[in-house]
Amino acid sequence: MRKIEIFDTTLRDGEQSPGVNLTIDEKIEIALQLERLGVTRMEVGFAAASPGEIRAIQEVAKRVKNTTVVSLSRSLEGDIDKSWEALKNAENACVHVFLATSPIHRQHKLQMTKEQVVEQAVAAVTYAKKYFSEIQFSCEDAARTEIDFLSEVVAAVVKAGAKVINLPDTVGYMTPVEYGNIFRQLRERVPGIENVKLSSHCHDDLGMAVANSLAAIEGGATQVECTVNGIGERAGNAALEEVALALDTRKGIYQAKTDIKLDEIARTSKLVSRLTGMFVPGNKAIVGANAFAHESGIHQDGVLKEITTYEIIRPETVGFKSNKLVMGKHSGRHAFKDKLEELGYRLEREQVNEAFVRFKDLCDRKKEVTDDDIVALLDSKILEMPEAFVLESLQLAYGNLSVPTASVRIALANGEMVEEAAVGNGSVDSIYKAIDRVTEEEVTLDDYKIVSVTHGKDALGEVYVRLSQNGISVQGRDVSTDVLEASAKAYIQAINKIIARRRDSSNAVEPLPLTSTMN
Ligand SMILES: CC(=O)SCCNC(=O)CCNC(=O)[C@H](O)C(C)(C)COP(=O)(O)OP(=O)(O)OC[C@H]1O[C@@H](n2cnc3c(N)ncnc32)[C@H](O)[C@@H]1OP(=O)(O)O
Ligand SMILES: CC(C)C(=O)C(=O)O
Repeated sequence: MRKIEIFDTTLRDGEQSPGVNLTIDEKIEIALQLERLGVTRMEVGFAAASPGEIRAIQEVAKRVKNTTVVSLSRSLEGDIDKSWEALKNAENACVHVFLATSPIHRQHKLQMTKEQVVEQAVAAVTYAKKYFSEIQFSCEDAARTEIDFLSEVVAAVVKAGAKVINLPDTVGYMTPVEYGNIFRQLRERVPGIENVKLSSHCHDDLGMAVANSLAAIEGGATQVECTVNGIGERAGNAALEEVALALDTRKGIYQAKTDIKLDEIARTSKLVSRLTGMFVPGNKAIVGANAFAHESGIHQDGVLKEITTYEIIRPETVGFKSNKLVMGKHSGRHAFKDKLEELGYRLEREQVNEAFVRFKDLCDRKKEVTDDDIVALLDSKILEMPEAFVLESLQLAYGNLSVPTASVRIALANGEMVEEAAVGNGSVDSIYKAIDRVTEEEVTLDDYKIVSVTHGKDALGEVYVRLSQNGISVQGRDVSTDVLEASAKAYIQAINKIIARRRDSSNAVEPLPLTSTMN
């Protein structure tokens, strides 16, 4: 079996999904889960993008021990210096240098000749050797590059010292046969290519990112770049979970395996979805809510008789757990702790006690508390920031013929209570106006999303908001059986984050340590 290395770029290309902007703590949380998942490399960001990005990479690099941490850099000395600043204390570091090679990019974007592209690529790899022993080079838009020129660039950067060559289908234009052939041709044409790793990076503009990644493996790639849930620029990247499961389920075809711990997939997917606000569609392969649901009579009859009639993967394989203990109002602390461990949380005693109080509070509002409810409760608690404002109470007067009016009572950090009321165009609008009066923060609401996390009349609703203020953009989220309460708390959480970010950037304060780790 060939070994295929998974290069995860959820925290870099995934974060390029419009509207996604992860805090340092959120990047750390995802990075630790990616390490548990078993990815070989994780690209945590683009160091030259901002000082905050450098700090995020540094903080991840401090904590991640068994996975190579990667920073992306243009073929510029300044970018490579910043990647080094971000990665110099990493246990295992890699710089990912890129330069576009296709005629469209050379002519219109870079305005460079072929000779200049080769020269700059070689200069960048040579410069990166000053700091890094592991250098990956990407020919951006490799898929639309003339094969002769692509071979020339690859030969030059391999000679200069690049250890991994990535050949992105930057705009998702390839068909599987075409993309696989690029790898075959380079293996035939470039001297010394057998000494480096070949890597794929596919975008999903035509819905072929996973098929193309698998074709690259057949063509000789031994590394696949991908993201959890397939998030990323435009239509996204190849979905990690789909690549991993295709290789596992069809081993006979691909004769290849990865180090991915398949039973960590469901949890990784949920975590990424929650922290990025990028919801997973119900019909999404492997991790969608319907991926293992059998709806119609003939199918149900089939699976009752023999599960393999309609199921090629068992949900447990990817970490969807069957409920063994029914959790509810009558559950005690032992059962709750046991459930937390089953769900993979390792919390201190005090944190278990605190979570238990929240769990009981939820039990008073919900007949049966599911695993998803518990994960949602914990994730929203774990990621809380220092709180400048805490919602104490919320009241709403609403009727279809009257103007909605909200009153809020909010605790300030010094313990003082402030009450305000406001009218608005709708319930949420009135709540947000009342909160604004208390916080006196001028923020713009860029996005508001609401989803049902669990099922039934008493399901939990999860609310995401994205707020911005003077170039700072943050997300807030909260989960409750009451969506208006969740809306208010998500909004206040985002305001608290803005305040923390503002303080963070003016004082360059160290990011808060996480209060817990998950298995
Ligand atoms: C295919 C991909 O996903 S590539 C990764 C995309 N990710 C990002 O862009 C990360 C976020 N980006 C940023 O924060 C900013 O773009 C920065 C800080 C990197 C650069 O900002 P600015 O200096 O203002 O430049 P801007 O983004 O407007 O333009 C890009 C410049 O880099 C040049 N460039 C693009 N790619 C490369 C490269 N690989 N190597 C060298 N130069 C490059 C462009 O030609 C352009 O140069 P010009 O200013 O001489 O015309
Ligand atoms: C920088 C490279 C790897 C990239 O993201 C792309 O080409 O899509």
